[in-house]
Amino acid sequence: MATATPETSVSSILLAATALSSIRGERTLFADLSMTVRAGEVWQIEGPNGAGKSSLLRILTGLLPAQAGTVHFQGESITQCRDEYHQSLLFIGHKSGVKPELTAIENLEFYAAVQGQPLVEPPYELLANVGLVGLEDIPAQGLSAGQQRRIALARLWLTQAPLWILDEPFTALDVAGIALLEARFAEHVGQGGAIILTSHQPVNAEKFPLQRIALRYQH
Ligand SMILES: Nc1ncnc2c1ncn2[C@@H]1O[C@H](COP(=O)(O)OP(=O)(O)OP(=O)(O)O)[C@@H](O)[C@H]1O
Repeated sequence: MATATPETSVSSILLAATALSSIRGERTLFADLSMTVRAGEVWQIEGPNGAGKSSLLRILTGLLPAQAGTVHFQGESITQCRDEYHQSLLFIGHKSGVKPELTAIENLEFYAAVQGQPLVEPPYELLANVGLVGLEDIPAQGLSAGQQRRIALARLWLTQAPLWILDEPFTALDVAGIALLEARFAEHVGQGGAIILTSHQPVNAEKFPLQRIALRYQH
């Protein structure tokens, strides 16, 4: 139903989804959906509430099976290279994944431990990247929704993964937070990474190439 492939890019293909279909309950969310994501690109999945954006992201991560179609990472089926794929992927879902009882610093240490990588940058500097100076040692449950989102997004400064899949990363962020994130996106794709995201807000495409796929709500 939605197919979009850039015609002229010669960059390497990171992710290729082919003829994906998803049915949840009685409803077909999408059918015959294909997309080819190359290094240096940002893809925005658009559509109204319930159209299937999060479902599509979860299929692309391998967390949700599709009814039909395939997803390949660097030429290999993600079902065949699951571990390698997940090491090359940063997925931040709709819920921020922030542990409420841990401080911002402890949350970062937790992320680093889960990724199996020590914190290379001092955690206070990482949190300064996301504007959390002075809030580093407060349990996350004492912070605002936007501040908690910033803790989750600090992972974008921690990770070495080339492919980022981000569900509504701009949610709860203020204008400065959005600008910060867009600058980080530009840096990542400028270094050969790629990003697939959902957003109900328009994404500022001045700093990076932006591809769009629109899902329609199907009854
Ligand atoms: N865990 C689930 N089990 C069964 N059906 C689900 C589940 N999650 C979502 N769905 C169904 O899939 C549809 C699409 O949900 P999805 O979260 O992918 O939409 P979305 O486009 O991301 O919506 P939003 O903009 O509100 O985040 C929903 O309307 C719902 O019917």
